[in-house]
Amino acid sequence: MVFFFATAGIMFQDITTLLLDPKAFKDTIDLFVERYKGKNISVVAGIEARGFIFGPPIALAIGAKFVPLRKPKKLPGKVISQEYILEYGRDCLEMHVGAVEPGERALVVDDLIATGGTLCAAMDLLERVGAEVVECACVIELPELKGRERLNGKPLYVLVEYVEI
Ligand SMILES: O=P(O)(O)OC[C@H]1O[C@H](OP(=O)(O)OP(=O)(O)O)[C@H](O)[C@@H]1O
Ligand SMILES: Nc1ncnc2[nH]cnc12
Repeated sequence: MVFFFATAGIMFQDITTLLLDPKAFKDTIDLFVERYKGKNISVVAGIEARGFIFGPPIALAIGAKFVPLRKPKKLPGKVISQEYILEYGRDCLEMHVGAVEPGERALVVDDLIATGGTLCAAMDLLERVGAEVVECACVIELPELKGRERLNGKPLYVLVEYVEI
């Protein structure tokens, strides 16, 4: 399911091979939908770029809106921003002001958690506007990078834990 290639000394875990197999892709989405349907989640926040692959089908299936958390200067409207550090540098996520209302229950979706910096930034954006983050969901976790420990106790659900052997 996972294909690897190196970029600047990092073994990159790539999910595009999963997308080539419609049954595996559908099974992946269905596992998330089973877990989150009926949980009163009104927002699925997907992280650019690969959270945009998994987030929208989950949102549609559970009857939630989809809110894209984008890299800087991509969203056309007024945004709030959150910078973060990841395995190979710094980055920033932005969210449209008004896309999420105070009190909404949100699920954060991405393809992978490594150091956890990206998910922390996503949760910060949602919590800054008064949303409750119910859980973070990823296809892959790299447990050796201990990202889960950075999530301040927020639940994280993953389908695959990848450990290098
Ligand atoms: O847990 P972390 O250490 O924060 O890393 C995880 C993030 O890294 C990857 O995206 P990347 O930042 O490479 O950006 P891209 O989706 O634009 O390729 C991945 O898709 C996650 O979003
Ligand atoms: N090793 C890795 N593979 C894929 N995405 C990542 N983001 C941070 N580290 C990564």
